[in-house]
Amino acid sequence: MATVATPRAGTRPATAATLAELEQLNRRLATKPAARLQVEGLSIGYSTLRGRFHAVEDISFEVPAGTNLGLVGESGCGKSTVVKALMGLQPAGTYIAGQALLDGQNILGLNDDALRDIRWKRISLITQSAMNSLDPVYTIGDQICEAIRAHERVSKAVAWARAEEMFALVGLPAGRLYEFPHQFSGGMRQRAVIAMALALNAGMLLADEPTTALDPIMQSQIMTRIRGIHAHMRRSMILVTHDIAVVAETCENTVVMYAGKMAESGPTADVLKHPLHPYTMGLQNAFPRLPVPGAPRQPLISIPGVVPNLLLPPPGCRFASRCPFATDLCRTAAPPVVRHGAQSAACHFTHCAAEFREVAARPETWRNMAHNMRGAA
Ligand SMILES: Nc1ncnc2c1ncn2[C@@H]1O[C@H](COP(=O)(O)OP(=O)(O)OP(=O)(O)O)[C@@H](O)[C@H]1O
Repeated sequence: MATVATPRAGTRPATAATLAELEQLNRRLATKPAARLQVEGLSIGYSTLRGRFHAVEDISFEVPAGTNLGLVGESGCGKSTVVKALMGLQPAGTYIAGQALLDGQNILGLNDDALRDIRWKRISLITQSAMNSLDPVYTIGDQICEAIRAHERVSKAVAWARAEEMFALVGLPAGRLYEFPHQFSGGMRQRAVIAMALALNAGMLLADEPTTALDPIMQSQIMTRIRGIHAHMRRSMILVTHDIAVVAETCENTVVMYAGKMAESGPTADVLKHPLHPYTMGLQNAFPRLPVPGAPRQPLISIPGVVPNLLLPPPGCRFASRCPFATDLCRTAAPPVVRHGAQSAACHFTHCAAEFREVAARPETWRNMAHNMRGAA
């Protein structure tokens, strides 16, 4: 780790030599291409005191270079588990199968040296809680410089100047690089982590619920900033969220996860306009949509029930106990993944999706489910 900087309010004046070197660094980083990621048959298992279970099972998707993929689903569906495995941050003893090809190189199961080599430079992460990514005993500026200098042979002055540019990009004053994480508000810390994740212009950005810990106004500001920066830098990104509206505005493609499995995937416009899986239909009702002028505001309806215990997953479709359309087949046989054009869904009844969509759009469909569940309990 770098030496601790002396906290001070202003910024260091950059010399002409530093600025020339910074320009070279910026040019080098700007030519880095966006990355392509192909995840194939990814399964991830945790060992716990109560036994081993699969938090993620047989997930496949692709992030074409320069595009954004939304990974959505309720809490506990396995989204963060996927992201952690891609960064090599899974706890010791985690079982991982399948592959994740970053520009053709499998990045699952890399040793520490190989991971250090790709983190920040080729793949970088914005976590749910900025505090987890920042070291409390070093200034933010030193931490960004350290990340830059681990991969680029530049002086501290040049790295600092690059950090100042990144701070400007996320709307933070350069003088605050001299401060420690605890001196920042939650929103500012999150911006600092975004600055750090962008510092080496990694081809692939993983944003794991980057705004969850923030208040709604700050959430919207940070998302707008991520979108703006991203469009400008043309990187690839996986955006993990449970907010389907954010995905609609940000991502070309979407993967909907439910209880560790892929429920539905495809181009975002198709998945959201014509969902094939009843879980996606239910998720849509649970989030506010952009208001349509003149149209009545749609009530928000949550999906009754909870995600099943993954230590003892149900034998058939994992969504069956919460699905208004479930049959005995759904409760006993795991659904096949069915393709409809560019879209696919793991449901026995994708051929009935148009009919389901109409029924699922009615609030009483889910209210009746909730009522029946209460009656059965
Ligand atoms: N280190 C761990 N050890 C054991 N189980 C874990 C571990 N991390 C996560 N899990 C479990 O794995 C499952 C998936 O969790 P994960 O955090 O990936 O879901 P998520 O969809 O990202 O949820 P959230 O939105 O709340 O972060 C959950 O049942 C969770 O309790």
